[in-house]
Amino acid sequence: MTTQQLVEQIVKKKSFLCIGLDVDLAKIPATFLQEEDPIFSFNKAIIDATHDITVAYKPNIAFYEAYGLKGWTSLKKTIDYLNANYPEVYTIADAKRGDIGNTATMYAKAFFEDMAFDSVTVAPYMGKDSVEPFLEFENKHTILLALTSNKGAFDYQTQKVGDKELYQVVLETSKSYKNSENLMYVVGATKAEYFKEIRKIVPDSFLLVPGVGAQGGSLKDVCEFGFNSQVGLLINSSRGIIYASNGTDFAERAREEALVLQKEMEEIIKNKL
Ligand SMILES: O=C(O)c1cc(=O)[nH]c(=O)n1[C@@H]1O[C@H](COP(=O)(O)O)[C@@H](O)[C@H]1O
Repeated sequence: MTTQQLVEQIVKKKSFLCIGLDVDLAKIPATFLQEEDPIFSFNKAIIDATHDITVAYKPNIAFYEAYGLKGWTSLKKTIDYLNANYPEVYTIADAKRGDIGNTATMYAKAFFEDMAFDSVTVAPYMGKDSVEPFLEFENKHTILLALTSNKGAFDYQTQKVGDKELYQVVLETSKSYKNSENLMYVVGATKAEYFKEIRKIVPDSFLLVPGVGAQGGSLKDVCEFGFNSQVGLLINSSRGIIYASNGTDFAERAREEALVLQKEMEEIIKNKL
């Protein structure tokens, strides 16, 4: 999907919500456990209940890898279901990959070709030649970790490198990568006070912003400086939406939680675009 198609979908749905499909068998309604593929059935129900108010879904690969071959099958069925039934929706493989060039190419093929995701999250630690293989794929985005939502972000990402902080170096340096127009960045919603600085370095890039909901980040605070002329934000919530209830009403409750965020986004778009 192109960035322009993503923006068109945001404007049409009045939403820049991304729902995280981080499926934990211990948290989904027990009735699913009788099914042949509980993870896929759960995802399908969540997707069918929310696709018109969200612009993206982000399965975190760990929640699938944890269940071995069965988990990979559930992931493949989920991405195939999305691409077949809701092709307008943007998909993110949250895999946080990063390795030497020839290995990076194989990771890129796994998520862009075999799985046909629109984007994949990548860790910048190994540098330019570990990221550029992902950027070669046309109409696919590489979402580079810049400033993450967790406490450990302060261990390295805000350390000084010369007169800059490391996350600033990551943002600035990555702009010189080949095909850098295919980059987006992860910035945690829990770090709202950094968005002003971040927008000075990457004014036009899309930012994937996890940390709203279960981690306590504020949508309003993120939008104050994170919002740009194309919206430029994908706000992710996983547990806060998909585990709103573990009863028979789980899908309706997930939709209700998603709607609360979407309505807030509609208001922000109306005031800022
Ligand atoms: O790359 C991510 O998506 C990510 C980066 C980050 O800094 N913080 C973060 O929470 N995430 C992911 O975003 C999701 C957040 O989930 P909830 O806290 O349940 O909404 C999880 O899949 C995390 O792995």
